[in-house]
Amino acid sequence: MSALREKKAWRALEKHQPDVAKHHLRDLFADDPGRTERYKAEAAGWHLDYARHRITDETLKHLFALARECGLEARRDAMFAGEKVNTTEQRAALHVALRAPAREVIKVDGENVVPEVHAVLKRMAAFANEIREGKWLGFTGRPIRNIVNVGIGGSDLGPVMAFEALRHFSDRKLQLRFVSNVDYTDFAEAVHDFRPDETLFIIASKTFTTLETMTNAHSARDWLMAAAGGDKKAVAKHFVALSTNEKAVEDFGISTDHMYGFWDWVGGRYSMDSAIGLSTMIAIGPNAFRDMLAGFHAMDEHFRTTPLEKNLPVIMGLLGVWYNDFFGAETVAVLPYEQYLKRFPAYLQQLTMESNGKHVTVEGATVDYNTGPIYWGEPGTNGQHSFYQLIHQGTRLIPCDFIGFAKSLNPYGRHHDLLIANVIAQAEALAFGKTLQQVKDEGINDELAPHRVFEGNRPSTLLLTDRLSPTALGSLIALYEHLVFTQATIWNINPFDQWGVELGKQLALRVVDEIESPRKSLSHDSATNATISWYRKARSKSSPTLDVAQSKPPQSVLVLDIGGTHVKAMVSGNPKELKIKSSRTLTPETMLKQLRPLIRSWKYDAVSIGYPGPLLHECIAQDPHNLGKGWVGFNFENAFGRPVKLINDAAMQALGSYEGGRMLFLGLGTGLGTAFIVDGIVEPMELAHLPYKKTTFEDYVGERGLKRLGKKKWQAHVLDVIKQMQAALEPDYVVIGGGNVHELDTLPKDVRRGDNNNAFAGGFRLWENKA
Ligand SMILES: O=P(O)(O)OC[C@H]1O[C@](O)(CO)[C@@H](O)[C@@H]1O
Repeated sequence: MSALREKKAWRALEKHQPDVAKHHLRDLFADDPGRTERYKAEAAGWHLDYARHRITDETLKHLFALARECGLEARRDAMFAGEKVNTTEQRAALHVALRAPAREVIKVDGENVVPEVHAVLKRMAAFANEIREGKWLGFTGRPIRNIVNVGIGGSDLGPVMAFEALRHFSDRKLQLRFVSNVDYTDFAEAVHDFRPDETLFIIASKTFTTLETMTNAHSARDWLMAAAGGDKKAVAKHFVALSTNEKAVEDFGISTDHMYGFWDWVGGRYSMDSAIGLSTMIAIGPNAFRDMLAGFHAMDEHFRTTPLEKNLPVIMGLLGVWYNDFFGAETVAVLPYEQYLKRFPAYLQQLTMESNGKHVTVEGATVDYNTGPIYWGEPGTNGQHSFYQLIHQGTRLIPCDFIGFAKSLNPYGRHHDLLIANVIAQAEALAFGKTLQQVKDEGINDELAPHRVFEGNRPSTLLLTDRLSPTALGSLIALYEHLVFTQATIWNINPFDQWGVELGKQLALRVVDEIESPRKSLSHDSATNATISWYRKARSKSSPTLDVAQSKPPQSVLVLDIGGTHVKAMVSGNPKELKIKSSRTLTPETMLKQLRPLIRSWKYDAVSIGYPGPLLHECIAQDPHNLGKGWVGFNFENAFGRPVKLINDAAMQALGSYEGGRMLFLGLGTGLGTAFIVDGIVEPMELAHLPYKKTTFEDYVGERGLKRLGKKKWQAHVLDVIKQMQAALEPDYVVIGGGNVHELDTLPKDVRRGDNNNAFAGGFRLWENKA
């Protein structure tokens, strides 16, 4: 049995629990009306009402005893003193230093960190003011008006939550958006209506190595470079970094003049009041940011100095332990009755669950009790019309934290009274419910009555304050930070590491490598192998869903005709053809690298690609004979960010040349392309490598054959090949295309020359509804 379960107070709580569990909150209130007065506390302007909990004085006595037995006060003091309480990473956890007044001294490894904190805040304030005053200019000289914070986890959730929470105090001339997901959609939607020359990217990453953030940061830089004509100097005007990793920031191309640092003793989820809060400071201004820090500090001081019995984070933390470990409650619902706090539950999920989702003690022993519960929630009153039913009448015990404000930031009519009436009513209904007798007394018939019964006895906390302000937000966050710490101390776990997110990250890197190198053999379990195989295949196919969504043909199509000598490109509505050279080493990446700058100004919403090799189910089945490697499995849709149809190059030219009936198409180019169309159905064929004479058809009639045999003999072989194919396939007519069609002096009956531009016509046709 673990040391925790052996503790005197833990055992006393176990023994005491049935005595409490058998009582309904109705009885507890009836027997002890004075509990309302006793079960409340105040801190930093917040009023905590915890009377509606399934507790008695005795419960509280044991809970506070447990906190003392677990050494809460000593561990708290160790944290505030800068000791390395994050034992698995050998670091201090000193987020409290981020909001310490300048006069305070907090040492890490013997050095006072408070002056550094204030120096960074000062630099941040100067920068924030430049942006807010329109003095920070983009690469065309226009002022910055759009701010995009690129980060994830603690480098995103805190900033987003704070921006939403304090939007009322923000400068409305500025647009703030947040990009976190590695899904490119997040980035694309964030910037879709922004001018690059008015947009500042804040790359927020403690480590500056996080895959999602760095991928988004590179895409942001590409987006800017495309608009700035590749002028690298623009980066300095449009990128700043928030990080602890100077080298990685410089390697990315951001000078340390534009970097705002913090320290390894600030955990990601405890960092929103560090440099990571730069977006918040730009939005609300340095003064309001300082108010927020003051709010944090007020709660820190309360936690540090107030006796446990009156200490808000301690009381709330212990109540959480009570339900989690003695009532088997698995979740906590956080229900802010304030629209501006809509992202607060999401923020709290990382703070609580990344901190206390641990299965071993500080010493590494597996725990035999439950640790961190699941946090979730939505702003009221919206949640009332979705999941509250389960809280009221379901079979699970879900303690609720209600957060409310006496005043609205947008007062109008009865709105706010109605909002607050709902919080109060919910807490009442949860605690006291409605008995069968009460239901019947209301005249409800026996059949319906059980459905209308509310058991009640559901605990809830009310956290109330005057109004949502930067200060109130700061102290609310600090309250939950210290609640998490209190619980971690009871459970004897380390709330400051997050090894649990590592394995998935490592495996993802391995899987992405396997996805992008489709010839690599797979050595995972059979389920993982099967999913990777499915994705490898599916990713390079054009999407039927996209096609269906495009029930209207796209307005404009880019066609690429990839050949052994050239890659040609054309966009519909513009007869200009563009060419780049291809070679035996051309890969999709090198092709796109050359093409991108040339077609940057072209507008198109779909792409057709004529590919010089075999396809299977519209996927590239084999690398081309005459080009480089890496074509199989290459995701062209991702590369273009648009739907892509792949077709064999000969088939594409054939489609452009088709005039009905049975048509055989032969493309005489570097190789020999072949396709057959019957009644509009295109059947690409790989006849080129079938045996002919001493080698293959292609060896005689392709470019190599022309060079080796000379024009005369080559012509004779071409005519022979046409004859053989006519005999075998019985087409109504044959179209000869490809670059070398001009080397043919005469053509037999039912054979005509195709026009090379028909490749483009075929590519455009692919997107017509009937194609
Ligand atoms: O700020 P970084 O280093 O990019 O990390 C982002 C997030 O990733 C994690 O390390 C793991 O999810 C979080 O703790 C952190 O907030």
